[in-house]
Amino acid sequence: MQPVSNTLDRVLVLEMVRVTEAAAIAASTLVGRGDEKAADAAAVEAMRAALNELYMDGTVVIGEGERDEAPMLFIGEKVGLGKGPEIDIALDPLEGTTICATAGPNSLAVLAIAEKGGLLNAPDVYMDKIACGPGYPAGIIDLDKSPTENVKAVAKAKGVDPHDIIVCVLNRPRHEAMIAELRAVGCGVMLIGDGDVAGVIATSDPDTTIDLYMGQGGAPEGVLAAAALRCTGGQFKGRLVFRNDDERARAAKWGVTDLDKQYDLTELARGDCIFAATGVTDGSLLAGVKRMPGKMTTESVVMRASSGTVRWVKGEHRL
Ligand SMILES: O=P(O)(O)OC[C@H]1O[C@](O)(COP(=O)(O)O)[C@@H](O)[C@@H]1O
Ligand SMILES: [Mn+2]
Repeated sequence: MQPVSNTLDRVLVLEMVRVTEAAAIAASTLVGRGDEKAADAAAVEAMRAALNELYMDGTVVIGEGERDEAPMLFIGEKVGLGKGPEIDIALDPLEGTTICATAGPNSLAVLAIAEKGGLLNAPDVYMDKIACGPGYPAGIIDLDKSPTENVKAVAKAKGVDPHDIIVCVLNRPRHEAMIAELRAVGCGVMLIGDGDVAGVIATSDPDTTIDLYMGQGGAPEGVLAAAALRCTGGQFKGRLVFRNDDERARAAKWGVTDLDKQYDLTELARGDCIFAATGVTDGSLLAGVKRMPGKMTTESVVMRASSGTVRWVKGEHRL
């Protein structure tokens, strides 16, 4: 176990849940309304207001975009009361905007915090990701190995046939070849429309039956999911994917110099970190916000890397 950090101690773990709850509740009024932008804006505004009540000197390192393209929670924005511990924050107030707009599964309000410098300042590009849950030998998954090799390694360690392995993949044309290869190995491919933070975390939850997550998704979501897997004991590897010179230039701006690097969990989220999420819509990880006469209910999870504690928090909020 790693040493427990005093810095994060001073930012109450459960305060993080209030922040994700506030964002999820705000977005929930717009579930199924077909308006991604409005739902995202509501979540952003509520998350920012909740963060600004906390005793900390916080900096958004992964947020809604660069200062000139995002009015709130942009990268570099200072949040909190400006006093107290220096904290870096990665956030996605509404992870799965399309899911929320179409009332699909697994949209979340998410954040991760670490001591200053603890989170990779990932530019908003794609990331190649592979993840598995806890209990496997270190280094069992590797982006330099083929999907077939990774499935076979995990199947062997689990003591099952590759046919018994289930891999979660974002349903995108860019994954066609990988999906075909996985099906040729014989494993089950669970295709999701959006929401790879939940997809990656699902590997840590035996109830989902998902053994592996593979494929390209957002790099910011990769850092958030890595922070969660640091807490659950799962494994994750990520490599940034640059499609053009503009994206490569953006990487340099955030201090990323080795463009081909395969990042391990601890290079994406270093030291002690806390991950929190609240469900906006129902999903494998969390139930969504439910509105009923006189009250609302929320379901959240908050985890901490240094202790490996995972807390499930059910909230009842009177209207
Ligand atoms: O839709 P793309 O471009 O394939 O990007 C994949 C990314 O989009 C998501 O599905 C949803 O992202 P948003 O939160 O921006 O709506 C992520 O979970 C995933 O990492
Ligand atoms: Mn997102």
